[in-house]
Amino acid sequence: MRAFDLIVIGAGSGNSIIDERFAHQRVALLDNGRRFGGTCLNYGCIPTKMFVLPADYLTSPADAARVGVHLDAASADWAQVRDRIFGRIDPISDAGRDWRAESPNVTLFRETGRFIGPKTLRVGDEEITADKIVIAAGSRAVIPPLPGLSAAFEAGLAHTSDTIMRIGSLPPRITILGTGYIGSEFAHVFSAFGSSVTMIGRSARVLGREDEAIAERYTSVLAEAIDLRLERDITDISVADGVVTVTMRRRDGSVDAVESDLLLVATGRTPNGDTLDVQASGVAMDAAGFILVDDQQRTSVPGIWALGDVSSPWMLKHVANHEARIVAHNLLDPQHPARRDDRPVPHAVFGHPQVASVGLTEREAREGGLDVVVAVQDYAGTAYGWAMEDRDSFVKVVADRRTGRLVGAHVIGPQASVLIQPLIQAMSFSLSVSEMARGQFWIHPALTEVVENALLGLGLGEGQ
Ligand SMILES: Cc1cc2nc3c(=O)[nH]c(=O)nc-3n(C[C@H](O)[C@H](O)[C@H](O)COP(=O)(O)OP(=O)(O)OC[C@H]3O[C@@H](n4cnc5c(N)ncnc54)[C@H](O)[C@@H]3O)c2cc1C
Ligand SMILES: NC(=O)c1ccc[n+]([C@@H]2O[C@H](COP(=O)([O-])OP(=O)(O)OC[C@H]3O[C@@H](n4cnc5c(N)ncnc54)[C@H](O)[C@@H]3O)[C@@H](O)[C@H]2O)c1
Repeated sequence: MRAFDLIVIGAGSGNSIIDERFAHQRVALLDNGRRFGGTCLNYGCIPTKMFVLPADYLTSPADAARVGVHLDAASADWAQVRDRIFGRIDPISDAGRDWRAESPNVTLFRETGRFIGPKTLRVGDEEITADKIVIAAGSRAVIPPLPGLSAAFEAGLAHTSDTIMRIGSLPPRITILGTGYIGSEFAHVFSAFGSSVTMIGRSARVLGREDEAIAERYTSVLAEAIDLRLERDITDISVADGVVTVTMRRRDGSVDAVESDLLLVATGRTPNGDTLDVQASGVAMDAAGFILVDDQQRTSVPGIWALGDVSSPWMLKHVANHEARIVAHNLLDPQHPARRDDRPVPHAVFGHPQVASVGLTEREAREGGLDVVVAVQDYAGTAYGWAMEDRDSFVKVVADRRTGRLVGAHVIGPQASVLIQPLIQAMSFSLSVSEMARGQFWIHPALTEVVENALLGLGLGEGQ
């Protein structure tokens, strides 16, 4: 049995904990990922957005045509773009691994750790122990038990987000299962690069957890770009001669099918606590498999903390990073613990168009019993929106009439992930709508005027 001061399981956000403040501690860092550095760097946020940017360029001729500019039909070579992306990311991952392996106080285990007792893990042939343990083991793609899906994986014709970005060539036809974040971002990437994309979903709208107005608009815009098959249950997946056929049933009982060259399974992610035999440590999990933590990121076992996707249903990198900072502080200074606060958690979906959101949807606010006031401002109603000849984009703000403060904000359209930031700031620092709208200059005629006008549209007191 090897003893350490600290064991960190997972080298995604967990890796960032071990900085110079831990130089005097003997640390074991466990990571079983094929590539070092976790999901965001290798399989998630970063490479996906590096594919989204070329996809945005590829769709720009259509935007330019609306304002009378005729760009040549855009094209991109999948293999070249892929190699550039991973030619940049893989060396960062390798350098991070090598640096860790050489850190004098850190022992790096590139293997799976499993609990065999309260503070003891088996890693390969070794048993290791420490008084302090951090579980930062992330999440994995869910593969639903659909008939024929495993055979499609075995034939190399089905992928998850872990492998789809490294495929050898662009599939002429791709079918995406799932209408959430991952499905939406890859629908944009593959259709922009030139694949014929079919997306299959059970519900009536794509991005169904967004505010209804946003999900509805996103669905109608996406339906112009791809073959969207909603309100379908998949009944069978079959493979023959390199072609994968998905058969599905509509709500009225009728059946349809689609053939393609590749399947992308984007049907959600599940936390990895179960694969760690977390039960042997006594750490409690909820019914969905998330490790339960308090606002100091402490699990039910003293001395064991958890952070990121393994314990947070948000499953977002900015949340995991925030939690990692809290855990690092609490490991070093438990007498003065840092706590997670209740700041609103934003997210953005980098599809086409972009979507960004923070706080409550209109429905959630009304169902929560708030006296709600809502404003919707089309980009097309502002000077920059005229310049863009925009048709589809808008900002929707939801405020509590009693407090005069925002409770939610939702944006669909170009730069949504950027435009939302002042609204996140207003909510995080409890700025009132009127202070926010009239307490600062908004640059004219910048696109941010769409945010200003949305706030003014709430009619909660304008000032000068
Ligand atoms: C395709 C995709 C796109 C995404 N895009 C965004 C985005 O744009 N913005 C955003 O905010 N979020 C995005 N996310 C989510 C984001 O990637 C995650 O929220 C974040 O990476 C979680 O970090 P983590 O540290 O909790 O887990 P991870 O980074 O997954 O790290 C966990 C590590 O633990 C290792 N591990 C697991 N079990 C064991 C074990 N038993 N022993 C040893 N090691 C183990 C794993 O191999 C992994 O390396 C995306 C996710 C995906 C899949
Ligand atoms: N831009 C971002 O921040 C970003 C991007 C990608 C991923 N992520 C993170 O990764 C997580 C996972 O993304 P995701 O898109 O896989 O999940 P998701 O939860 O957003 O969407 C899953 C989709 O799969 C469908 N689905 C689930 N089970 C199914 C089944 N058996 N058959 C058919 N459809 C089924 C759901 O109805 C839903 O449409 C996200 O929740 C998010 O936290 C974030």
